[in-house]
Amino acid sequence: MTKRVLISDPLSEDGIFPLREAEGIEVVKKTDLTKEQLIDEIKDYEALLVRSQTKVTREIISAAKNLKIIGRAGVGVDNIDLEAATEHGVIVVNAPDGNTNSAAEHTVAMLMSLARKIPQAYYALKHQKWDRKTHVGVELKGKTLGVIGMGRIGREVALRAKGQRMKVIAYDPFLTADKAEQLGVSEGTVEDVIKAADFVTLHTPLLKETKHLIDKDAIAKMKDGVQIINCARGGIIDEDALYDAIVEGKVKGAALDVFEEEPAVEHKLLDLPQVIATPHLGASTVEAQESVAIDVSHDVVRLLGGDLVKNPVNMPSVPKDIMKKIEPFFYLAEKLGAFLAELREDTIEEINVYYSGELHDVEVGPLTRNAIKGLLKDHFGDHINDVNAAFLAEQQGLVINEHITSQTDGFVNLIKLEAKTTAGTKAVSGTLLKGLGPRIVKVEHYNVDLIPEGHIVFIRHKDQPGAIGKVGSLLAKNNINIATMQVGRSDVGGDAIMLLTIDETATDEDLNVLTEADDIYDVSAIEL
Ligand SMILES: NC(=O)c1ccc[n+]([C@@H]2O[C@H](COP(=O)([O-])OP(=O)(O)OC[C@H]3O[C@@H](n4cnc5c(N)ncnc54)[C@H](O)[C@@H]3O)[C@@H](O)[C@H]2O)c1
Ligand SMILES: O=C(O)CC[C@@H](O)C(=O)O
Repeated sequence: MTKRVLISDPLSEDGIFPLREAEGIEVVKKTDLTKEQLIDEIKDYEALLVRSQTKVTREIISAAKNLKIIGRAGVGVDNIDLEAATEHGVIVVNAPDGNTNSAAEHTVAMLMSLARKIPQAYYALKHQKWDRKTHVGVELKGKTLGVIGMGRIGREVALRAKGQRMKVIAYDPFLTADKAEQLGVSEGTVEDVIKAADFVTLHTPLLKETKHLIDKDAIAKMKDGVQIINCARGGIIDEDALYDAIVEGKVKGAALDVFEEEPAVEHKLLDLPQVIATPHLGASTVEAQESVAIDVSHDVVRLLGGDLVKNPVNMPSVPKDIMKKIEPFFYLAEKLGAFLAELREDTIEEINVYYSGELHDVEVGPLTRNAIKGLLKDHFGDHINDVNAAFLAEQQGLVINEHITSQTDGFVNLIKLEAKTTAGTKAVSGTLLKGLGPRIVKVEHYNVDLIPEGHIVFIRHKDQPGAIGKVGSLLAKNNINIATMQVGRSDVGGDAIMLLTIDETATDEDLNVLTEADDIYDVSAIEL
């Protein structure tokens, strides 16, 4: 069936060729939809591609019944409600590298324009004013640039500033002294940076911690005559505080590419001659737009084709080599979850997942998510997927613990899934046999060897002669054919289990016939 992709912001046509070329994908571009129109439109699409204009709100995500993926052609995902996307099982991907160079070059262009007042001089001259006095600038050489946020763009800006023979001091929670030395910059706290800088440039995401990072107090600590550049996100600077500081003369100038509210056409900061500005153009180059559109398009094609995405934002990404190692276990983990869901007798409070053997040194998060998906599938149906499994489990109050153990029970790899309920603990273990596929090898304390698929009947009974024959003949009464049978017991003559696979789904009525026998305690049907 054709899958539909809606592009709701202007994206490079050259960059979306992976979508245009993909089989079974239809691309629709509608870049002037109102919020209400988008809410109405989105229900027919599997994918939505945006830049920064479209605000992908909870309301839009809730209306998007078929949506699987939101692609952000750029870095910042602050225009997408990530929590709502995760809850609805919609994966969000971005294009983290494609516009780094353009954004860094734009920042440097802003820095140089600010230092030499080029936009103001240009504006005056365009208005027939040959004014050489007002537009005297300062050199960058020998000045200190303070960089807050030394990620992809911050680092590129720092390197370029060194090319202008500036000194660079930077802060980033992940910037170590060694790394700073390698990059040829000094490092310090936010306070050290803003106190030392002649120019401060911001390159963090907009987060709770960075909202109004540059406020009245921070500005008060800066040098008199400091100049500030923001090509990251509007909310990082408290715009009222910046306005006051410029009017008071504390801040000599500011270069802004981004604003708290965009579009920002009637903004008081734009009335100040000390402020130069661009309308969020950091990533607006032919190269960057093509590159980010290619990156997100590839991820959309991957996801809609059932493959793993490269740049997920709302779930951890796993390196390719590790993914190759763990992917074959996804099916087993999900089936163990589904089996355990049938085994439990009460509400699950805690899940413990034990990994051992070959799985002792890999990233097991994706396996746990698959196990939870299987476990909660009955409850949530198709709504549960890899993206929202952990979230939905948490919402149900489930505590999930992962353990890496050395207990392999003699298998090369082993996953044991254990559910703690008020009625006790139940567990099921499985392995992946080379060349043979997945097997359930233990149910509670009984050793078994079961291919985890198809229609299964789980029977608890007393171990005694004739039990197997009795089950066979009772089921035959309802025309139920047994394909395979597994038995397990604790002691001779004690409690035992039977795991039958049958050719077709059996109803409760069909199986009730088994409970006629005194020595059969419990029967349940498990669909895997
Ligand atoms: N103007 C534009 O058109 C444009 C274009 C691209 C990116 N951006 C924006 O630029 C910013 C940086 O993008 P990037 O690609 O370099 O992202 P990045 O993730 O590579 O780097 C962000 C850095 O900020 C650091 N950081 C997080 N919290 C911090 C804090 N409290 N203090 C200091 N540092 C902190 C992180 O550790 C990280 O190193 C983002 O806000 C992005 O949305 C804007
Ligand atoms: O889409 C754009 O042009 C802006 C992109 C930029 O803000 C980003 O965060 O990548």
